[in-house]
Parts: sequence; structure tokens; C-alpha cells
Amino acid sequence: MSDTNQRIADIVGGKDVVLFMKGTPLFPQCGFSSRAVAILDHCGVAYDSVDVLQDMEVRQGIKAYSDWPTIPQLYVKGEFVGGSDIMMEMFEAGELQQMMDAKAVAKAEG
Ligand SMILES: N[C@@H](CCC(=O)N[C@@H](CS)C(=O)NCC(=O)O)C(=O)O
Repeated sequence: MSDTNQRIADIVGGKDVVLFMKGTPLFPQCGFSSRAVAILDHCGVAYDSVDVLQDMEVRQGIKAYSDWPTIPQLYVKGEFVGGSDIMMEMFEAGELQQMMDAKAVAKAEG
């Protein structure tokens, strides 16, 4: 496993919910990432984010890791869920919230 792949595996395996995105939740740098953040905020779950614009190896490596060509990418309890389109479809169907509940993901504070 390459260093980058190992780094990504550690991030994905070490956090309940992690969003690989462009920018930060406060300052998303892409409409798709902004949408992904809004969906997670609506779900009310605690999550971590990784700004791929800060690390080109992670930006490319995450696509190979999931075999998914775009960012954002959502992982829950180590599992790849999808990008913002899939998140939106699941959210609208109530499936994202169900998945978070089923996986006992922590709620956001406040
Ligand atoms: N339909 C995609 C849209 C995401 C997308 O097209 N992302 C582009 C622009 S932000 C991307 O990641 N391009 C590759 C790159 O920038 O490295 C989704 O569901 O998230």
C-alpha cells in the first residue's frame, strides 16, 4: 500500500463520518462540496472533513481509493457512501439519516 493510500485508510478508518471535500465546511470551495456539507448539517451528525485542495496526493489518491472519480466523497464508519448526488438522493429518501442511525453515528453538538 502506498503512503498516501495508507494515510487515507487511516483517516477513513479513524473517524465515524468523514467528508473529503474542496475547502472547509465553513468555506466550501465548490458547489458540490457545499451541498454535501449542507446535507450533513441537515442530518445533524458530527463529522470531520479533509480539504483535498491542501494536498494534491490526497486529492488524487482518494479517487483511486474509492474508485470514484470526483470530490466530494463521504465515508461512514469506514465505508464509502458516495458523492453529493448520492448523498442528496439518500437524504431525500430518508436513507442517509437511517444509515447514520443504524451505524450509531454521534450527533453534532449544539
Ligand atoms: N456529480 C458529482 C459532482 C462532483 C464533481 O463533479 N466534482 C468535480 C469538480 S469539484 C471533481 O471532483 N473533479 C475532479 C477534481 O477536481 O479533482 C457528485 O455527485 O458529487
